[in-house]
Amino acid sequence: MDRVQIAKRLGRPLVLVGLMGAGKTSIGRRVADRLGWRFRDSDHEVEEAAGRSVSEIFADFGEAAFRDGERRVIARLLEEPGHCVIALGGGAFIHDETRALIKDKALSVWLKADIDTLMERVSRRDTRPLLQTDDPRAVMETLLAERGPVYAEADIHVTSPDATHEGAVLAILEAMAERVEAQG
Ligand SMILES: Nc1ncnc2c1ncn2[C@@H]1O[C@H](COP(=O)(O)OP(=O)(O)OP(=O)(O)O)[C@@H](O)[C@H]1O
Ligand SMILES: O=C(O)C1=C[C@@H](O)[C@@H](O)[C@H](O)C1
Ligand SMILES: [Mg+2]
Repeated sequence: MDRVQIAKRLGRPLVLVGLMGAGKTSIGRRVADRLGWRFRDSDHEVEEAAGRSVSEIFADFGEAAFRDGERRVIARLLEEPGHCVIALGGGAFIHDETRALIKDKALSVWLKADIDTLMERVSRRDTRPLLQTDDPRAVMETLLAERGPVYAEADIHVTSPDATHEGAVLAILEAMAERVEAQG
């Protein structure tokens, strides 16, 4: 049986965590395609529920309101029946309740990349309200220092290389297959 067929027997949702630009959305979608699983993105689901973009939610209601919506949306996504890959917003795994829920119900993957790579990726779009400052790099460095130890609680750590999404996709599928084999 090939590695994808084995990975599909995981029996839990796969949840991607990590900083802005790590590739949670783009790699998560590709992993879901490969598995034939549903893909959900928590930022997108919060936007759908609010009828506003993430930037508008931050501007109109503040970050705390966004975090509250994010927590509720992720709890709902984890309850959806059927196989699923869920890409989280960059801050979602930092919430204690959300992280506890993910540890209980899902397999979590920390997508890692170095700061230069992240900055190059996030500079392509201005849709991330936390980075609308004079020094977005300093913000990212602070977030990495603060959040790194928490992201490290994820079950699997995968480096998301600069050149291609494919390396990260294959690394995730392989780690899933190894989990299934370890479960016996
Ligand atoms: N491994 C990779 N190789 C090349 N490009 C990548 C890789 N990972 C992500 N990218 C690109 O970087 C940009 C940001 O990626 P993406 O939106 O998936 O990140 P994210 O982790 O979902 O960020 P956010 O937390 O802000 O939602 C996209 O243009 C994506 O195509
Ligand atoms: O890292 C963060 O805190 C964020 C990341 C994005 O995915 C969005 O969820 C929002 O811009 C906040
Ligand atoms: Mg995303």
